Amino acid sequence: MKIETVAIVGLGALGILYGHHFTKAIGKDRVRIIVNKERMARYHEQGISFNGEPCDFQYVDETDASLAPADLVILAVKGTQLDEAIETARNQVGPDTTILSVLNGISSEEVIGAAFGGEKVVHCVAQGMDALRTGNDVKSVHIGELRIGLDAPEKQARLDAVAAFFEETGLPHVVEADILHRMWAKFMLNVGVNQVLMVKEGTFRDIHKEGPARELMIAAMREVLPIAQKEGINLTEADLENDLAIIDGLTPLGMPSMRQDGLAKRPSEVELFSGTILKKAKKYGLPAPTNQYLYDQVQAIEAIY
Ligand SMILES: NC(=O)C1=CN([C@@H]2O[C@H](COP(=O)(O)OP(=O)(O)OC[C@H]3O[C@@H](n4cnc5c(N)ncnc54)[C@H](OP(=O)(O)O)[C@@H]3O)[C@@H](O)[C@H]2O)C=CC1
Ligand SMILES: CC(C)(CO)C(=O)C(=O)O
Repeated sequence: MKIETVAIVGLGALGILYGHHFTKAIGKDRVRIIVNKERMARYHEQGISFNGEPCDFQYVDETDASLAPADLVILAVKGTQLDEAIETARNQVGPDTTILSVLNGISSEEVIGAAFGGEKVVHCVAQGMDALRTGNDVKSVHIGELRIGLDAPEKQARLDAVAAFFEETGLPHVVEADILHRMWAKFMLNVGVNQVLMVKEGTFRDIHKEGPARELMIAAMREVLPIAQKEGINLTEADLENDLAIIDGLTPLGMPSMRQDGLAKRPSEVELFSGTILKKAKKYGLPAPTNQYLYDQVQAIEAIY
């Protein structure tokens, strides 16, 4: 199950970061960027760069069925683009292909599993990076790390193969003993940071200092805890404190992906965050007024794009 070829769908902040990293590590023949014809033409014409360095990518047309499936597919699109990205990936996925999703939130693995088979999906969380995308250039000082792990023991060989590929390519990663707990902890962080900074139109500095924005963020995060417990995930105040320590380490003038969407007037991932919280809160009869407020605020912002 050795991973020789990787295919990436989604050439944004994270896709460029990983595509560039892998291409430099193992050469472009083993790294495919899967695109439609319009994107291929646009990327060739405009060029893509990482920290100002031009990227030399191998683009593969999504309709090209002549290549053998990739050993590893990485989905790196926004939540709003996942259904389309699954179709883009289709020719790259065979029975032995392993799939990773670097999407935020707790739902993309299930959606991908429904499309391709849950046995192919190794759970993954992207964290610690400070990728800032402006057009086709991504600036990043910290590459962060991919946290990977198993939701079912029978996928061990796939997990081992992904970890070995990351070793080969020098990509920082951690194999988690409890990946679902890790995903919920990151989800809680995004529910607070991403939504509040989109609504408050700020940078990480604005949630570092004590005040209404930080309080709003913590209130939104705290609403995740009882929902996680209902879902069988033992997320506690200690996890919230741990998230706050991570948040306090984020580069003050950086901003989350959702705020970058707001600035670029792109549809945000609000459904992955408060959208998910509100559905689950309703299911369990739990209150979530702060997430309702943030959801409404984001809807109002997006209504006037
Ligand atoms: N940015 C960050 O620092 C972090 C982001 N994340 C999460 O990672 C995920 C990706 O985020 P990010 O990289 O910021 O997203 P971006 O919006 O920067 O990039 C998404 C890219 O996917 C491309 N795309 C969309 N649909 C397709 C398709 N069908 N085929 C090929 N390409 C496609 C888009 O292309 P085009 O522009 O041409 O439409 C766009 O360039 C999100 O869920 C985000 O929350 C997680 C941790 C950190
Ligand atoms: C952790 C954080 C807030 C920054 O990397 C993120 O996940 C995002 O921007 O979506």
